[in-house]
Amino acid sequence: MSAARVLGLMSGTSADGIDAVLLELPGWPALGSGAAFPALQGGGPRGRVVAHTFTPYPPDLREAVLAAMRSDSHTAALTQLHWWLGEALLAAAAPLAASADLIAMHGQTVQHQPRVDPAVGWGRPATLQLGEAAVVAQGTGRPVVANFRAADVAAGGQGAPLVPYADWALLSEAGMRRSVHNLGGISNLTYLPGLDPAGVLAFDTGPANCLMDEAAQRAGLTCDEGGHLARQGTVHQPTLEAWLEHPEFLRPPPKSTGRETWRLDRLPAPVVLSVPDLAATATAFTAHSIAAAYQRWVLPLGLDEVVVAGGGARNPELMRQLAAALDPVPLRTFAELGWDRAGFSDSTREAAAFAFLGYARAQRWPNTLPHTTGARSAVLAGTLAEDAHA
Ligand SMILES: Nc1ncnc2c1ncn2[C@@H]1O[C@H](COP(=O)(O)OP(=O)(O)OP(=O)(O)O)[C@@H](O)[C@H]1O
Ligand SMILES: CC(=O)N[C@H]1[C@@H]2OC[C@@H](O2)[C@@H](O)[C@@H]1O[C@H](C)C(=O)O
Repeated sequence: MSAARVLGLMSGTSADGIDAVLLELPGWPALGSGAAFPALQGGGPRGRVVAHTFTPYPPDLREAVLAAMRSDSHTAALTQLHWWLGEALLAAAAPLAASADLIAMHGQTVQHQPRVDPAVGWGRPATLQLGEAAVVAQGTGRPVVANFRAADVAAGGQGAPLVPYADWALLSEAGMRRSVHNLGGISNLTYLPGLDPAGVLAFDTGPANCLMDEAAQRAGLTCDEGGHLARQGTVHQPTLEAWLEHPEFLRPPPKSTGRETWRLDRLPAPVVLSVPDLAATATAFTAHSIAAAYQRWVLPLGLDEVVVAGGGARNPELMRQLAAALDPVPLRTFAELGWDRAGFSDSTREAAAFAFLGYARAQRWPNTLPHTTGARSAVLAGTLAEDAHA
């Protein structure tokens, strides 16, 4: 029996487009075999990314997603967006779907409201990922797993982060205390203290690129490419200190957060800053808040290294500040660990993780770590959409 091949589709909070990866799982039980989750041994990656594409959202689709994130959409527009994203996901999946046994799609998060907060109108924990799975199932003829976060929220969890289950299954290593850190729109980490899933700690630390992106947008740019804007500016210390007082940082894990929380208009603004100074302050804030999360929650457990993924790993200024703030714990890239030889890179890791979550769901293995999401128990995350012939 050849190894399972799963197509993972990920569109993150930066809302820039869709990563599609084909994950091959040699050594894992065949799909539908009814086998139990096998005992893990050695180190990862326990899978191979054999193809990767990135399909940017066209500008009008991206603007519609950002409007939904800002709560600027009415229901007619949201309905259109749900099906429009389904078509975009199908277009991203189509070239690789014929080689896949199964498709796993995250969809596009437009709102993430992980806890009760009457001040912002959150009466209950809730989260919403858009993109109609039936469009992808009908268009490709492949079974599709989607809507991954709902079962965990219904079980009392935050529905996030979910990638840590896949990080543990694919990347954990016996005898190595490692953190896999994602710098996307939001910053999140998975602490893997060896092979024991009970020891995994995972949470969102706060903003990664989202505030830097907002600063860059004020200069007409999509992001602070290479950290150039931040290097031209000066950190405004009173603003930095005010931002670091945010109550979110003191909340203990399990915790998740979203772009709704990390917006410049929701942070104190003691003075009006120039764009370069704003970029410099946002970059320093990101690095300091991440380092503080490590100091509070991770370093006491013992940490050998941090491996960085996500678009922020391509911002040398952020990486320089982060390395300095985490010193003496070394900051490494996927390439430095040789993980790129299995196709794991900062741009494939999350789509590969959702491919594995979909594979585990299809195997009917509970595929969440409830101590990382706050749920009462592990759940079967993801619902299955199939076409009549699948
Ligand atoms: N060369 C670069 N220089 C600076 N920043 C970059 C560069 N390349 C990417 N980025 C940043 O990375 C962001 C995209 O990162 P990524 O694709 O990992 O986010 P995401 O997956 O959408 O978010 P999340 O993981 O929070 O869901 C961009 O918005 C940009 O800010
Ligand atoms: C609700 C949602 O989409 N959350 C994302 C987001 O992006 C990073 C962080 O916030 C994390 O909680 C999560 O993503 C990853 C993929 C996760 O669930 O593990």
